Amino acid sequence: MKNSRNEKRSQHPNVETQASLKWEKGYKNVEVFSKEHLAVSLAYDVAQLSTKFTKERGAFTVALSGGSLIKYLRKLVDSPYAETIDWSKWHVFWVDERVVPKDNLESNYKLANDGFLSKVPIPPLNVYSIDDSLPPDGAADVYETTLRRLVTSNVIATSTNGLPKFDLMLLGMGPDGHVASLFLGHPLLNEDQKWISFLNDSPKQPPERITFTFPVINASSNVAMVVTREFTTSSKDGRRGRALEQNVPYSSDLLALQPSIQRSQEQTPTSKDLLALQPSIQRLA
Ligand SMILES: O=C1O[C@H](COP(=O)(O)O)[C@@H](O)[C@H](O)[C@H]1O
Repeated sequence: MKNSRNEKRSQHPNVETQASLKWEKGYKNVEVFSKEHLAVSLAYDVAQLSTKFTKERGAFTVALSGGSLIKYLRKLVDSPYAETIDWSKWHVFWVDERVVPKDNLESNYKLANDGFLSKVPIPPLNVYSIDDSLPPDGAADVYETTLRRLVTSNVIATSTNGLPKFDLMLLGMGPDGHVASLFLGHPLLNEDQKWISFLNDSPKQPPERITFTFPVINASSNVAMVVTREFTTSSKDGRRGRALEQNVPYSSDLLALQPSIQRSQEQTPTSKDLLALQPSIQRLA
């Protein structure tokens, strides 16, 4: 699947083969792109998965991050994808959300809505934003209840161990290595019971958030980590600074990590794999 996908990609006029260099060197899960090619390639992969799951399941469940990811979805709202994707089958979730009103500039919903969702015809009922009238613990509980309902009705698939199995998760990575709202050194990294948890002490503002837990992230069919930044040691935040010291910083143009977009069921990554991604970026730099 990996090879045929690359062949198809290389036929795309805008996609260079720069990425395959790293694959040949053995970094199977990491592809490196220029900024333009990242958006092109991401749109291609997402559209492929949308077609596959829509055909197989009659639905395509996508969990979005906030942050810089959203601008790299920009090619999806253009031709040909705007017309060819069956948007009516999309169901959109958030891997993490800041507990702020939906019209607040810090809201991941607002970011995605302004930059992506408002430009494609996804049915509003298929967009599962948090209840922003609730405090973090209540918002997390209600979101988990929603997921359980959608698993029962088979809108979201189920993994063999009963976890929700999203068709695609699009993850970013913050400068301190956090994914979703799972921060290095935070006790939530060990949460293995809840599907959705909350925190009131996010090292990154705003402090109140809800987040998918690692078991749910790791249960998904496909995970694309879209990492587009430099990581630095300069931080006034003690915890973040310590985490960064342990993960020696690197500098790189732009990286797209796709740890499992081509993986098979047998190669399901674990939480450790996800956390191990940051050092693997360093090796590439
Ligand atoms: O706070 C958050 O940050 C991360 C990373 O964002 P980025 O701007 O550094 O790419 C994001 O993935 C997460 O969803 C968001 O809540």
